[in-house]
Amino acid sequence: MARYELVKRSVALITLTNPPVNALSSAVRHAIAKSMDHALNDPKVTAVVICGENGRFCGGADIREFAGPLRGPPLVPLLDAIEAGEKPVVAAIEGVALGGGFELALVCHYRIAHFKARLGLPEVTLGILPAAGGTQRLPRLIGIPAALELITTGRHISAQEALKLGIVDQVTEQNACEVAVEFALRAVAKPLSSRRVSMLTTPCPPDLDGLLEAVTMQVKKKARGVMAPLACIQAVRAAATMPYSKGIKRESELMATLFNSGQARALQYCFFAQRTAGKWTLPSGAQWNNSKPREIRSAAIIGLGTMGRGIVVSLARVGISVIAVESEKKLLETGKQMVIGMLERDAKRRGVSASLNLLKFTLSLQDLKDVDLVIEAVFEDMALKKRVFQELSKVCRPATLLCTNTSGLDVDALAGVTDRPHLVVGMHFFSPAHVMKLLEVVCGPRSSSETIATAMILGKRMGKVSVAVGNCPGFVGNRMLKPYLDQATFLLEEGATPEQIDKALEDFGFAMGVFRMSDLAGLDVGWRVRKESGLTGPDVDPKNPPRRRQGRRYCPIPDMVCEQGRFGQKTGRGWYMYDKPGGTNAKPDPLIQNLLEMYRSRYGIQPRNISDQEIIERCLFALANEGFRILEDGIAARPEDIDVIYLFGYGFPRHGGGPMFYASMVGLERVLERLEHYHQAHPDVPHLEPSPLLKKLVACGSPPVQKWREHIKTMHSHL
Ligand SMILES: CC/C=C/CC(=O)SCCNC(=O)CCNC(=O)[C@H](O)C(C)(C)COP(=O)(O)OP(=O)(O)OC[C@H]1O[C@@H](n2cnc3c(N)ncnc32)[C@H](O)[C@@H]1OP(=O)(O)O
Repeated sequence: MARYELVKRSVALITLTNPPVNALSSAVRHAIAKSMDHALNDPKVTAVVICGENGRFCGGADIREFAGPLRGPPLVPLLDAIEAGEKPVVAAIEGVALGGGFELALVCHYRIAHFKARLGLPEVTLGILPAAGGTQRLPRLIGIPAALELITTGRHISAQEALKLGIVDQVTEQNACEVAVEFALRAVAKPLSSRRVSMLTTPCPPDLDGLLEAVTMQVKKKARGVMAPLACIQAVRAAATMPYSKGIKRESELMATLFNSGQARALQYCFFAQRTAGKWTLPSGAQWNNSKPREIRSAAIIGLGTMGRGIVVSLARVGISVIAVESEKKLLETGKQMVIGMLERDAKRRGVSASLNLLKFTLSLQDLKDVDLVIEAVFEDMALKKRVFQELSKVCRPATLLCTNTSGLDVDALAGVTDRPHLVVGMHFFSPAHVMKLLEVVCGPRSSSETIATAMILGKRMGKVSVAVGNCPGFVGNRMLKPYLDQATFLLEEGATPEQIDKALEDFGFAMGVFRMSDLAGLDVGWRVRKESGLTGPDVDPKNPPRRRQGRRYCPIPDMVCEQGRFGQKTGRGWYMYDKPGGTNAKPDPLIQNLLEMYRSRYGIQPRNISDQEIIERCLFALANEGFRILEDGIAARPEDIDVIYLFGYGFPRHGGGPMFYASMVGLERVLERLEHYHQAHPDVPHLEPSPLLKKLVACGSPPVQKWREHIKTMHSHL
């Protein structure tokens, strides 16, 4: 867990050896304590260098150990002892120094960083704070404003920024460990007292209270309801106002309030869920680590609408040549100008040059004959998509992968019109595609493992979080959205307003409430889908009761809103009103209020006061209930995948963990009881009827989310 060697006759070299990130597990802490003891007591040793194996200094505490009781030496006294030692200790930082790893570096008397290293205190993203002295030492070293920013955001910084801030003493392009050993030899004769960061006086800004107040406001606005950043601010205040010995106690008290909180559990679950999601597996045994992806050097995008443009940018900025196809000259020219603008702005922001030379724009599908992969992003119309896929089959070389960006249509039906169904897969991007991190990779029953592997890896290369899902209407994300949206509109009928529902969801932590989100996405999209599926429009039988469709409750209010030409932000009117078409500042609209009142009086609905609790329960439990059905149907392989989809695609708050983790945190028994209650009150809403899997899990004693898979007996996995 740590290797001890004597180098250059007098330098003790301690190498952390806990792959893959040299996390500070109990065994590693134990090994460091033993090695330091040895080094400090061996008269031959005049200085110490600490580094990590395989070019990684240390990724921090072992997060997996947080779930169990503390074993091994606690970190704070161990780190204090390193700092207090009488021999100079130098940290050789390669790769990463994060969390406890950064705190370990802070107790070393000198820090040498490789120029590619990244440093940071990301604890706040895990719902905790840097509790091994990080909140007390960093402000002493770099001052309150800079330390506050790093600790409350968890941002990673480059070695160069760390040098500018005064965190590291030297940045090198050579082997950091070798440089550190030479540095340590030179440091032997120098006094250490000024190098002990805990002994420094924190440089304090003149208006400390004003600064802390301003940061508190910022944090509350950005991360509504999240506890950890606020605790971080309090800990930093202690660094400014207390001696180290008292500040470290305050840090520990604050950590105790966070450590076992639901938010910390949720955020740590998200960390692992995100990493688990990439590890897809098929019933055939093919999986992420035994399926070879194809190398993709060139791609084509069909359709330069909002989605197509975002996909072109996502591909070009990672060095893939892209041919973009449109059907009309004017659309092609508009799309081209927009893509170029987007790429130029993106490149400027990242300080690189725009890869415009990788782009080609054409009106002819014939130009696609040599590309490695095509992503179709035309209008959401099955007949049109089928025509495109038939044409691609004729034009593209037999090995070209054919992908569709459909948000919910049958991927296998598209595969069926091609000459290569095994090379067809869904790549469902989220809008705007160059910003949103989620990619649903939709595996049709005939998609080969090589095709799935290629789409998953391509997503990762574009910086996306790729999740493999099965093929069914709406896949995972949009299938679950339906019951969620339905509940929101039923609540409108019963007496709520769009702003009340949005506020409840935003207070819960959603980036946007359901109505603001719908206004942003465009209300006409769903209206078209409802018309096509016969739920509204001229095809509906006039004898059909207005608030029932296909044997279940139906809310026609969204159709009425669209009939007035209110399509959301783009038309300046939707569930809210905006200053102008394309405006983003949502204001409650009295016309919507009137519409709701007229609607309720027309159907004799007596509006009632609806509590925020009911809004949250009905929207979120209906959402999770559909998630349970998706697991039963084998459309998602595990609850973590569903949660990752909702975290990265639908703005579910990370500190809630995602809909499935949230259900487990509330307690499955409680979710079942509330769903039964609401279903009894609304028997014509099948989505409120508890799913068999939820009942089964409750009957099995509500196991933790990581164990649900053991209880899912999927007859026909779609993955
Ligand atoms: C009282 C003391 C309190 C201390 C507080 C802390 O130190 S909390 C921990 C703070 N550290 C972090 O938050 C860092 C978390 N890790 C990362 O950000 C990244 O993993 C990385 C270090 C930047 C490396 O990224 P990369 O993309 O190269 O690899 P992965 O993210 O895929 O990780 C590889 C596997 O390693 C596991 N892992 C990573 N960090 C930790 C950790 N700190 N503890 C436990 N396990 C960790 C990760 O889960 C991957 O494992 P898989 O089995 O492959 O999923």
